[in-house]
Amino acid sequence: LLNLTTTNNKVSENNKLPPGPYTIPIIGNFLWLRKPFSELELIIRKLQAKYGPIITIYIGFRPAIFVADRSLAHKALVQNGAVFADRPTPPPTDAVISSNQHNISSAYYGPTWRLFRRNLSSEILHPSRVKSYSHARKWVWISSSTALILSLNPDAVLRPLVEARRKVRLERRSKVNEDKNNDGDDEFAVSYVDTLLDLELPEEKRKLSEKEIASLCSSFSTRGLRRHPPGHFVLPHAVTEDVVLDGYLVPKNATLNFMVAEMGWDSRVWEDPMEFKPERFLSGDGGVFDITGSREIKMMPFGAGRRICPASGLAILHLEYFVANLVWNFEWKAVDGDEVDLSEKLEFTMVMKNPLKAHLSPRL
Ligand code: HEM
Repeated sequence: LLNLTTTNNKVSENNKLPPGPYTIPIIGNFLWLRKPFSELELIIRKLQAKYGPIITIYIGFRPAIFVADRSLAHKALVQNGAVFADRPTPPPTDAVISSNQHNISSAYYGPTWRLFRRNLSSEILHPSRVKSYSHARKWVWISSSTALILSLNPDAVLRPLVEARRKVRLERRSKVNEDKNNDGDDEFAVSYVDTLLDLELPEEKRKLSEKEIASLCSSFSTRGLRRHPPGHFVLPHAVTEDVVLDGYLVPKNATLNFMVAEMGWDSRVWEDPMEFKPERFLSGDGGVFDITGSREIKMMPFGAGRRICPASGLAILHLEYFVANLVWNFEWKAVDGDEVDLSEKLEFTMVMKNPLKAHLSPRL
């Protein structure tokens, strides 16, 4: 056994699983399996208030250990990364979803995982590749902003654009001496989406360059990921061998998870952790906040250590790109008497429980 918390490498027989409610595993199974995941999080929080930042409950037939403490997470995932980088064997019913553990996210920590990971990081998510997807980002932005405009006031906003488009097409037609009798009525059938996509607007009016957004919006998206991480847990981890963490036994057959949201809401790190203060992410030396937690975990929306999300760079770029474009292209005004409610609910990821209502007007 490895002892990760004391200088003594020998683990005594006294090392027990982290504390938790007394459960007979079989009964425990039935109770937990009936809980939705969001409810499970509340229960774990209550248990951690009672037992401390590392607890055990039984989900299925295995002990499930949950860690809410940032330094324990750093000790495990970063300082002892190789031991804590394994994944548990999924239940047989999940074999299809996990491709029998032949995919990057569920593969055991070993050569197969390493191959997948190297391939994804160097071939698909390499910064040079990410740059080359710029046309796709542009396309998605234009289509989604069009959808937004359509949901606003299609006639007032788009009728003039349709007219303008019609004029352009008619001019082109007359230039190439096409059928002069066609007065262009069919042009009104052109969809609004086509119209906006086709309009030859000056580039700078449509979007910000990728370079500009980096300096403009990074603090907004980092703040969002800290206060509202899309996932409140990482994917389940396992250890490659029995180890001791914080004096407690973490056995090889346990699943281990980390309370992502809790880590980012720690008032010992963040003053007024639930407040909106984007300036706190602009680090003193003018650099960017280290979201990977390699030196110290202050938040971990992408996890930390060897299994950290390999797409964190791409994800942040996209977040910043869309936030910046939304602000650049639309004027946002609060709806009178409607408070913005930041409560969350769990769908595939965390989403707003009560969707944002705002008055938008295109800046075009
Ligand atoms: C804001 C967006 C995203 C967030 C917050 C996020 C977060 C996470 C988290 C928390 C993990 C689990 C880390 C762990 O188990 O310790 C993870 C793993 C992973 N993510 Fe993401 N992710 C995002 C976007 C993406 C995207 C866009 C991709 C694909 C292009 C991606 C691919 C993966 C993969 C393949 C893994 C498994 C890595 C492994 O097991 O080695 N993620 N992500």
